[in-house]
Amino acid sequence: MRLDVAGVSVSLDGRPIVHEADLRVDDREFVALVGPNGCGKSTLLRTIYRALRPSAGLISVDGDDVHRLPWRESARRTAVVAQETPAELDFTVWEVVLMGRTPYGRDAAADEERCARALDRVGLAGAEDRVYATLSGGEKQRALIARALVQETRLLLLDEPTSNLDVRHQLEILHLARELGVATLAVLHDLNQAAAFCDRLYVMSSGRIVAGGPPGEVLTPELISQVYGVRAVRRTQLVFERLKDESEP
Ligand SMILES: Nc1ncnc2c1ncn2[C@@H]1O[C@H](COP(=O)(O)OP(=O)(O)OP(=O)(O)O)[C@@H](O)[C@H]1O
Repeated sequence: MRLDVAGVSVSLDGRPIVHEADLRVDDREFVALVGPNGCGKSTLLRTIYRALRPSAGLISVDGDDVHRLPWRESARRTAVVAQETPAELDFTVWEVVLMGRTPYGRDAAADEERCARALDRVGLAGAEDRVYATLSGGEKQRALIARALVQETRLLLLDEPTSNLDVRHQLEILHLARELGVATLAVLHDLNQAAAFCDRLYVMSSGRIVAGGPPGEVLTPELISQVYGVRAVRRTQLVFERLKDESEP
């Protein structure tokens, strides 16, 4: 699996938002997309998952232009955990997860097993019959990841998967995403977290990708000050690590 974004520009209501973006995600890589509010991260991600069309450039998954693939085929290749959308609100957790099987033919028994396994994996076993709207922010995020899991794609797009989560749930979601072992492109806000979890990251500023590479090379104090307008100082600080569950190996 490989995602290639080449020279992609996007305009919204006639206003250019993303300018000639280039990025790639290789098989099994976890890549972060960071940058200040309003720089165009979500717009670029939405273009990759076909909610928007580029005004120029090409986005390909495994060499095929995603905007030319039949919808069903692109849904078999790419799963998305976007920020919460009202579409899911009236459904139970089970129904939301089952939506992940839409691109495939129905096989009730196998789908049931897949959904149960996915819910178990995200720690939501037993919550099947709950109404999605009544879940906490972290539980909703997990349900959406379970839906992405049953979609069985090799590319996962995450738009601020940790927003609104407390520090423990942030770590759990990021660990979970990493452990899936599928190619992942995640819009993240916390630079320390991005640095800790990703193999590579891209930095966006005013609609352009201004840097890309391993976090240790990219996140220099100079770049952070240029892009975010703050001084970055390396200090010893509290580092949060997930506590292992007794049941985990
Ligand atoms: N429908 C729209 N029409 C015109 N401009 C829009 C539209 N939607 C978003 N924008 C603008 O596009 C720019 C980029 O927005 P986008 O949501 O992609 O940024 P972002 O980097 O994801 O921001 P954040 O970190 O705040 O989520 C912003 O200036 C936003 O106001």
